[in-house]
Amino acid sequence: MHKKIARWVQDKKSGIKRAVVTAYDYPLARLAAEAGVHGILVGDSLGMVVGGGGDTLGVTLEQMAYHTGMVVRGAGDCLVFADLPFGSYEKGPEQAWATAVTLLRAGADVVKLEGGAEMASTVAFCAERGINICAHIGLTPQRVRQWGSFQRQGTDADSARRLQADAGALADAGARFLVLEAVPDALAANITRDITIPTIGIGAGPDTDAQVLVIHDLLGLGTESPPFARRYIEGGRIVRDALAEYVREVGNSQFPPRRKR
Ligand SMILES: Nc1nc(=O)c2c([nH]1)NC[C@@H]1CN(c3ccc(C(=O)N[C@@H](CCC(=O)O)C(=O)O)cc3)CN21
Ligand SMILES: CC(C)C(=O)C(=O)O
Ligand SMILES: [Mg+2]
Repeated sequence: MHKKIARWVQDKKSGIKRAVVTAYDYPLARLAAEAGVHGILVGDSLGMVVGGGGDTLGVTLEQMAYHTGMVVRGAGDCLVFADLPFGSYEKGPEQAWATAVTLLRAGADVVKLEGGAEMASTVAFCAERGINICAHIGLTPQRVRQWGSFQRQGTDADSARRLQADAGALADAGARFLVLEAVPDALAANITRDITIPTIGIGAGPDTDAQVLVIHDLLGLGTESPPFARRYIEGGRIVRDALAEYVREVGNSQFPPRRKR
């Protein structure tokens, strides 16, 4: 096993929490690595927080590969996860494998795909052929057209049981990690206890092995953030104030300074 992944498993056993952020380019990946973040996810949330789209469905494999390359160059010792985008893997194991290869060639350590037990054969196919897979269940944004909006999952007993079974099937198939998105805290805690692979939660409470946040939410750069996100700085205000000051200084000739020669 990859030394970095073995460390994640060891930390799960010891109860040491790990922090993941999304990033989509070199400068923010570098800052995350310098700050001691453990993992960076090149998420298909790219299409929303960078691209301004209303969902993630428009993101292409070429875009994911391009941004994965940028992130990898800044990621230092972070484990780099990259999302398989909508439409690039769902047909079956061979399509998923070819897509995963593209992102591994771009430098990703792990590729992430959305879906439950129905993806287990795809996970097994890729895992048996040398690809580290992170599965992703709960609120899987690539299925938003079936739901009509981003809705929490696993909130009734039936769907909670289904998610618990999905988690087991994906772990048994050889997934190395499991993202749990927007599910009840208790469900995420139960799944985290039941499986040996590290869980990475977002909107899933404090009891997953790791947390992931979209970096634009964390930095206060997002326009719309989910209810569970925490803004650690008001980045939008800081950036807007700086830009407004620049406009002012150009307007009154304070910038640039006059040079002698
Ligand atoms: N900026 C950003 N941050 C994210 O974390 C993120 C995205 N974008 N885009 C893709 C998905 C969508 N995400 C979401 C969005 C909303 C909820 C949510 O909990 N919504 C409310 C209202 C939705 C409803 O009507 O059910 C909820 O209480 O369920 C959860 C995750 C997480 N992801
Ligand atoms: C929110 C995380 C889990 C994600 O899939 C993304 O950023 O695309
Ligand atoms: Mg995603």
